[in-house]
This record gives sequence, C-alpha cells and structure tokens, in this order.
Amino acid sequence: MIDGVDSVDLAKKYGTPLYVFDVTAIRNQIKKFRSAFEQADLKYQISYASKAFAVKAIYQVMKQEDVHIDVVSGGELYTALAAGFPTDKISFHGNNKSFEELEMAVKNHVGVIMLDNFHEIELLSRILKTDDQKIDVMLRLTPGISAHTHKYDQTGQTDSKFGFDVESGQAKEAMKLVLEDERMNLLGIHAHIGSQIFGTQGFVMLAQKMIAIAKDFQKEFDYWPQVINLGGGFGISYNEDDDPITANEFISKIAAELKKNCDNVPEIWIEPGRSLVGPAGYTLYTIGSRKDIPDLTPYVAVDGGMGDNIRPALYQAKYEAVVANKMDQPLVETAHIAGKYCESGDILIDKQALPKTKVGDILAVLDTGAYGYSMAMNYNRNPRPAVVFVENGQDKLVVKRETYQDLISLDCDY
Ligand SMILES: Cc1ncc(COP(=O)(O)O)c(C=O)c1O
Ligand SMILES: N[C@@H](CCCC[NH3+])C(=O)O
Repeated sequence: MIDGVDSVDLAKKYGTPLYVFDVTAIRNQIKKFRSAFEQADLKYQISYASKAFAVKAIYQVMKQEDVHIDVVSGGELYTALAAGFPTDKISFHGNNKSFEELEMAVKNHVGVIMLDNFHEIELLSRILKTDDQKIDVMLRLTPGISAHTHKYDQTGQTDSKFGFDVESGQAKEAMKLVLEDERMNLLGIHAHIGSQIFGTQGFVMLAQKMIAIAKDFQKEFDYWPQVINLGGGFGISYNEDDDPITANEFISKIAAELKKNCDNVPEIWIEPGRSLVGPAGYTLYTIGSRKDIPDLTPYVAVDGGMGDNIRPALYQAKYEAVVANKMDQPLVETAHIAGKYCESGDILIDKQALPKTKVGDILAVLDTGAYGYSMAMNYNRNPRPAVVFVENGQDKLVVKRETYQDLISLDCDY
C-alpha cells in the first residue's frame, strides 16, 4: 500500500514501469524541516532543489507548501513557470547559464540568480543594463570542504567546477564586482558541499566557514549577508547500511554552530532535493524473464532498468525492493534484479532477497523519488514511464507514459 492505494492496482491501471509518489510523505518531510528551523529559532527558507524531480505537479505541491524552489536550467525554469510557481520564490543555479537562460530569468523576474562564475557576472550585468532591470543575486562559493560521499556527489571541494573559489581570492573579486554593480542586489552567499551526506560534521564545518567568510568580507567591504544559503545534500536511507540523520539533528547542529560564531545570524536557506522527494518515491516494475546459472546467483529481469534509474550504474547506488503482490510470502532466494537495457551494467539491485517469483509479479523498488525520473533517458528507445501521485487513498496521473510516437516526434527524415 502506498498512502492508502494498492500498488498492484496502480500497476494494473497505469502499466509498468511506473513511478509512484506518496505526496503525504513529501509534505511531512517539509514539515519536519520547518519545525526543526522553528525549534532552532532561526529565520529560514526551504528551497526545494528541483533537479531531484522536476515536473509541473511537484512544483505545484511545493507552491501549496509555500516553499521556494531552485532551478538549474531554462527547462526547469520553464516547467516551474508553466506550473504557475511564483517567480519571486525561484533561485536560479547552474555553473554555465547561457545568455538566453539568464535573459529568461531576468524577464520573468526570478527571485535570485545564484552567480557561479565571472562569465555569468558579465552576462547578467549586460542583460540588466540592456533591459534596465535590477535583480537579487547570491554568490555561490566553493568553501574547500570535501564531503564524505560518492566522488560524483561532491561539490564543495576546491577542485570543483562549481562556484567561486574562496581560497585563491576569486570569491572576494566576485563580491567586489557585484557590489559595484548597482543593478545587482547581493542578497548573500551560498555553498553546497555535496549530496547524500550522512554526518552533520560537513554541514557544521560549512556553517563555521560561511560565518568566517562573511566576517572576512565584512572587514573588507563593510557588507553583511542578509542570507546564508547552505545548500542541500541531506542523505536518505536506500538500504540497511545507510544511516541518515534527522532534519532536526542537521538543523539544530547547524544553528548551534552559527549562533556560537556570530551575534547577527543571517536568514538561513537550505536546498534539500533528495531528502524531500527520495523516500516518497517507488518504481513499480513487472517481472519478466529469469536466468538461472548453476552455482551462481540467478538473474530476475524487470521491464525497466537504467533508463528509469541510472543511479546504480552511475554511482553504484544500492536500492532495496519488495514484491508488491507477495508481501506476506517468505523470502526464499537471492537474485540480481536485471533491467531490460542492452548493457551488462544494467543491474538495478545486485543482490535482492525475494519470495518465489513468477512472470507478472510486481516488483516495487523503494526510495526512487529523487534523481530517478529527472535523470531518466530513452536508451534503446525505451519510452520513459508515467508518474502517478497518491495522497490519502487517491491516485492521479501527473506525467503520461511516453509512447513510441513521442520517441520519433522530434526525428526528421533524411
Ligand atoms: C546547489 C545545489 N543545491 C542543492 C542540491 C540538492 O542536493 P540534494 O538532492 O542532495 O539535497 C544540489 C545537488 O547536489 C545542488 O547542486
Ligand atoms: N544526481 C545525483 C545528485 C545530484 C548531484 C548534483 N550536484 C544523485 O543521484 O545522487
């Protein structure tokens, strides 16, 4: 059951593979972050990092929950606008925003542009002048902190493509340029150290570092940030080895560190992506072929795979699954859960305990809400699955299943 709806019925009604989101779980997670901030007595803003899952319906849920969002491309911005998301609550990120993307952001009056590099400062300055506009900006800094997570999920270390390096003085140079530009209002500073982080240590170090940077900037520029944005990255549990900490633990430790180091704590923004939508997501598959090899682990194949969840292949991410129509049956074997893509690396779960399965059973992979649909692709010309939201016993299709016709809709004859 997913929030009062039988997943086997969903598989029958919408077909598989199918992404299902428990909207109540998303709303509850937002409430947990809110109450953690309120308990910590900090001025705050929650900005959903929409790269984790960016479709109209989720932007509408975020609007209902009155949180901010961050977008990292013209495409995400376009989707948020199409969803009717309030533009003043949008932060625009990205390490190589194009002229067109920045122009789109300015024309639509997005809340904040997160400046990432000198090229962008120059582009934005030009656009603001031409359009005779003003806009709030923040500087994304590279604080020189290496988070304990997969290499591909680290973003705060000095050797990173993101942000202005603090160590070498780039950040100061950027600040000078922005403060001199009267069309840019510098709202504050930002840093994001990485994703799927479990300990509080990296965030505490980050809080400490951001205050130290702010104090240093204050001396040099007589500027104190209105906002410090500490990014996202709060880890979730995908399997029994993962031991995430609660929103409360993160926020209380960060708050204590901030208050210890400064009297005038700015408003604190965070950008959770995975932790808001990850645990709320399920992917339903239908079990098909099976291969048994003497003395080796069998392969049980499903009707999706790396096209709808690239994370096992890309980050060696470990997921867990259940057979939705056999929840009450004993687990009798261990199998590789194989996808249907033409790649040996297309294994969704390396070793999964299963009941006795047969063709047609429904496998539900858990915690697939973040970076699943948003990173989905059409390899082997497989259409992307549909997405269904469930809430309090009701289900609603929010993204249609792609058809073969959709797949060729952009192709031109030659
Ligand atoms: C700037 C920024 N903010 C927020 C996030 C969201 O991270 P997560 O989904 O781990 O919370 C990311 C992604 O890593 C990011 O690059
Ligand atoms: N796509 C990554 C997280 C986002 C990293 C972006 N800086 C993952 O699935 O873990």
